[in-house]
Amino acid sequence: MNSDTELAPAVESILEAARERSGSDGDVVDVDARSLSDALTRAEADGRVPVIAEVKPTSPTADGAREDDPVELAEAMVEGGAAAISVLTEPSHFGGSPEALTRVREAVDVPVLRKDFVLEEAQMDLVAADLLLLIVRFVDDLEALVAAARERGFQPLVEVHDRAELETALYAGADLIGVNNRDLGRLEVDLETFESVAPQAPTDVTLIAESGVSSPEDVRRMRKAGADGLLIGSAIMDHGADDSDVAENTRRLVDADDGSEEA
Ligand SMILES: O=P(O)(O)OC[C@@H](O)[C@@H](O)c1c[nH]c2ccccc12
Repeated sequence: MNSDTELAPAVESILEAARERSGSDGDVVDVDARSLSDALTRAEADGRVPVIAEVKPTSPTADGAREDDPVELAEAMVEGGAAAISVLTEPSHFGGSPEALTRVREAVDVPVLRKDFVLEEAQMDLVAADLLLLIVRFVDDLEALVAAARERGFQPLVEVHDRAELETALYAGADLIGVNNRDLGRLEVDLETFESVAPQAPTDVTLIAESGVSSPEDVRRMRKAGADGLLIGSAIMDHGADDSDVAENTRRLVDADDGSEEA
């Protein structure tokens, strides 16, 4: 663990569960990954804000849970213009599963990120995905995990929350970095996090603004601060409203750059 500061109780409990989950006893996965960078470029080329839309049935900070089929959710997100999909595979706090990811990846043709708390190499082999999240704060040997992820064909998305963690990520050779606006100590969101960390990153790094983006205005704010892509879950899932239109929720954020919301 890389930080002495305290974690929110919910996060402690997530980590405890993650430590208990063993890896796969099966084979080492070997992925032929769909390129995120190509997907972001394609989105830009047709005037879509590059959004990684997240299938997140629930979370410790969500207002409720959605029971919808993950495949239907992911298809609606792609229909709404999402450049890529993120699928929570964490079972005990986010309602996710590796099976959901596999089914989503079969159903859509955009890159799919595995969103979980992967702490050790063997846990990577649970399920194939195009991208794999690694959270700087929670892992002991980031460099080894980045290498292990790449050996399997994953594109590692390395998550940071401050400048010191950004340095750690860069030192470990990360070229795809997510800045999480949510503070894992208090679980509060502050979009200034991305604004303060982004300028410290070299220009050849692909930067993703994660968490707390809820309106077209937030999208424009993160883009202005240098986000090459945005990872958005709650605003698209809209947990409080079961019948909320996920394709439409995605589209209003994907279309944010052309000012169409302003009217
Ligand atoms: O629902 P939001 O605020 O749009 O956030 C999405 C994503 O950034 C968030 O789910 C997340 C970011 N890093 C994580 C690590 C684990 C679990 C979840 C996350």
